[in-house]
Amino acid sequence: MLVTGKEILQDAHKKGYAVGAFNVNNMEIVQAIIQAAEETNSPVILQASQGGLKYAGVEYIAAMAKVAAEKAKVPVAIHLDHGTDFTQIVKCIRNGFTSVMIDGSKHPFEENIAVTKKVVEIAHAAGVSVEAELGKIGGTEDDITVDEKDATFTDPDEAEKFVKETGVDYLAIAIGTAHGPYKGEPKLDFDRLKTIKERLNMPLVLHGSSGVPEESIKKAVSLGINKINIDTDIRLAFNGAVRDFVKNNPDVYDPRKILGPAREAMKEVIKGKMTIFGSVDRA
Ligand SMILES: O=C(COP(=O)(O)O)N(O)CCCCO
Ligand code: NA
Ligand SMILES: [Zn+2]
Repeated sequence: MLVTGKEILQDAHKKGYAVGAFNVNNMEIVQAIIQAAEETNSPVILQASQGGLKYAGVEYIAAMAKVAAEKAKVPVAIHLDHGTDFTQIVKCIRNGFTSVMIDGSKHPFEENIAVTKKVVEIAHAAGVSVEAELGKIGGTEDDITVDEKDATFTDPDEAEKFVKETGVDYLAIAIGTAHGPYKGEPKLDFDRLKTIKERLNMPLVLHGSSGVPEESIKKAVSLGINKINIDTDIRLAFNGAVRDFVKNNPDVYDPRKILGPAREAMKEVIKGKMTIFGSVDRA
């Protein structure tokens, strides 16, 4: 059933588990996520980045996600990932998204507060939950790039002020993850996470979670991460399955035969994530 992000993440925060937020760009990815959620009885967040909305069209993404959520036997929220453009955010709200991220992390602190407050006002008036970001998550993915040297960890004092002044429902924090694949092994600042959780006592979001070792993810969940963003690992599963199929079946040209195995492969990866996050049987 279609719910707000807050309904899903408040439960996760209270009970100490995390829910996967998986990026969608086409029908097969939406179906893989919902099948994984239903087979493991997990709540789940379908999310689209501005790049994904540009590729498919917000109406298509919203239509697929809404029908998926309404039919699903588990709670599903529909979330705009890394919203930076106010018009885009309002368009998603009008199209039935139940959660939006305003990513003001590239602005100075006070400006991030101002833009975030504006989105919270509009979204909450429409019954939509809001995620914001404080600190800069590194890495490159689609139109989001933050150089290593510019990546800044979230400051707990600033986080406390930010949340009090903006009223956001959940906060994306930077503690050492990065978008896209990692070159080495990411070292997460768990002490910082622990402090922020104690100070804020609200749902927290981890971006750039593909490629983070399982033990680190589990530790981050135990310390208070409740929404975990995954995109690259889904892309890798899709990519591997399609290339395998095409290589082994050079004469097959039916898109259903080429994309079907990719849907299956993505579903299995997503089920594995849900087990690590602790969202299994939480629906
Ligand atoms: O935090 C993430 C996912 O990071 P990762 O791909 O490392 O799992 N995202 O927000 C997805 C970014 C999509 C770019 O438009
Ligand atoms: Na990553
Ligand atoms: Zn992200």
